[in-house]
Amino acid sequence: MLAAVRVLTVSGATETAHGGLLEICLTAAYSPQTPQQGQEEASAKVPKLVGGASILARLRAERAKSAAKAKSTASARAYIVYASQTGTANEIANGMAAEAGQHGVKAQAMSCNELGFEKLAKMPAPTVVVLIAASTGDGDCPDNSASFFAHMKRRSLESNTLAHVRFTCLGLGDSNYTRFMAVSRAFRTRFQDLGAQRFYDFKEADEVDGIEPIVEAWVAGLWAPLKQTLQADASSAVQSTEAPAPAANGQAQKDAGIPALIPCRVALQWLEASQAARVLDAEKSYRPGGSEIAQHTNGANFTADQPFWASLSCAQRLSAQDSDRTVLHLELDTSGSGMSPDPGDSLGVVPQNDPDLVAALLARLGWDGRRVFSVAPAAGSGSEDGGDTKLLPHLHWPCSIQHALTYHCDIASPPRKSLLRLLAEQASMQRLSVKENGHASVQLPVFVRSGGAFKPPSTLTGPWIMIGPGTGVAPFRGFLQRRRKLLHQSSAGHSAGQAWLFCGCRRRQEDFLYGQEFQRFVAEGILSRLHVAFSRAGPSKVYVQHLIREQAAALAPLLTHPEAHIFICGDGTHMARDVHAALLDVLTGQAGAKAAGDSEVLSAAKAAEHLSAMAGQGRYVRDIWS
Ligand SMILES: Cc1cc2nc3c(=O)[nH]c(=O)nc-3n(C[C@H](O)[C@H](O)[C@H](O)COP(=O)(O)O)c2cc1C
Repeated sequence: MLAAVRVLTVSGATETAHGGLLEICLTAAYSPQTPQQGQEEASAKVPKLVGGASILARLRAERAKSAAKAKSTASARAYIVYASQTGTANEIANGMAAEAGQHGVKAQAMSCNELGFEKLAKMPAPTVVVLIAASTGDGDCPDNSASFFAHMKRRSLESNTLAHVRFTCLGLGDSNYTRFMAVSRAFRTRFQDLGAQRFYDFKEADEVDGIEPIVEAWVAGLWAPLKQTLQADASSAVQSTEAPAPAANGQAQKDAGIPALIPCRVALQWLEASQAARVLDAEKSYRPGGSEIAQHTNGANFTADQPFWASLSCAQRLSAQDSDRTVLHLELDTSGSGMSPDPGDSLGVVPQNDPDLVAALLARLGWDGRRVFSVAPAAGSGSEDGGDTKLLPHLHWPCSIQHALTYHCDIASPPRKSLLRLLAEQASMQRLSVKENGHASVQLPVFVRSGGAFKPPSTLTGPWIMIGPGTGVAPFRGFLQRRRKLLHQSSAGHSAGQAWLFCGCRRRQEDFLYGQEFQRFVAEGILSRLHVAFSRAGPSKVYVQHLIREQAAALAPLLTHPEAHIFICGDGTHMARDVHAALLDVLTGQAGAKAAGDSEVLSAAKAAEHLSAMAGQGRYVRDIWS
């Protein structure tokens, strides 16, 4: 199964002052990749099974054996349910579902939306759920679980709605984000509030520490309590007389490192000609024309599933022609959409795959892209009683293969382990050939994502400290446009707090994004200070955190101002952490010259407390990505 197409978000929506034109700054973040040549599979005629092929054959035989055995044993199953935006939680869940059989457990992986909250609420006791939940945006729930999440949070639910549920939860997150683990924690709390009981320890895996060892240890410890919990349902228990799990025998040890195969849970059903023709017809109008767009008058209606098709009215390269970096400034015409994003909101762009890439994939697989399919539970998958579960909802089936591959599948990312495993199983005689290409479109399907607390303060009294190296600077154009407006409206410019911008690029001539515009803000008095770290202009690297430390004396009193706001936008892998450390150094007097005058120097503990209190009050906000 191919994953859902990733949704890109780009920062930098401006005040949209100019009649439905939305400006965004876009880095070349979505570039289909060509697999390493060595990854392409060798072709036909394999006379004797050797190496990997023999291992696969053995695994297949074992799978057939355990499938036969499973028929005669238990039927209770665990739901391994994921909330995943970029595929990590999904991949972990798939891997677990694939491995479950080896531990004598029947399990099915699906997204929260596929499971459905209402369906879960009606399941018999005990229903066993293993939840793997990532956070996205600013502590937001991933798209594939948003409707489940919204249902779960309804206040009208009785406190015993999930009393029949036994569950555990693995949270995925990144402690660089202000709302660390917001989604998994919300799931945990709400499940328990609704009566669900924990059967195994909760765990949180932080990207900053590296999630793999934590996830692996948690999964390894899960099987015994999971099996025990499933057995608690005497009527459909897994037999305790079952043979030892293959994982425990010598053969399995030899195969260690080969991921288990994800059980097939869906079957495609081909539509007959007249029904297929209707679907193909409908797909022609997938991009709505003017009349359909006019029906939407409220920008909030547009989502990743139903985006607004905005036309591109301007595309301009911001980085120098000879730079190996491509940074584009795009302006989109959103007239008629009713969208009115605020500075700090981001724009979701639903990418579509390059038609040539889709055609190449279809040709390689020998598929007719015009064949139309719907999706049903696979026989023996245990989902036949799926009820109102909508399998693979991201495909919007019934649809043609061509449509699914163009709009709803990610066919350009490097394949994940589970997909390679599936390909090894199913397509060992096929050669996948893809070609590297950027995709070009006239129109872009877009929708607005709220920036949450990442938005300009509504007042001017406190200082605004904005830190945005690289393309992280983009939203601060919007912030400063808003500030200009506030200053004009308030006519109290003289009492406004200061506004500082720290940004960074390689060299002035190469990638000083919106440099002239920011200098104009300074000239107009809208921006009090502009500090630019040119990382490659001198003999040693200079980054924003260095400039923050350099400016410690003047910055410290601003940071401790009771109405100060600090905004950070950009790289979450290193920058956000390094900037945080620099801010602590400023507050503790460890950086640069001692703070002037009456500015208080804080102890390390007080400085950390100060920043965390600011974060809690929405005055230290980060919009970062890794
Ligand atoms: C755009 C973006 C926003 C994120 N927001 C948060 C967040 O608010 N809180 C958090 O703890 N982690 C956040 N993360 C980290 C992810 O939860 C983490 O990388 C997780 O492993 C992703 O899992 P997934 O691939 O299943 O979506 C964010 C990651 C990205 C890329």
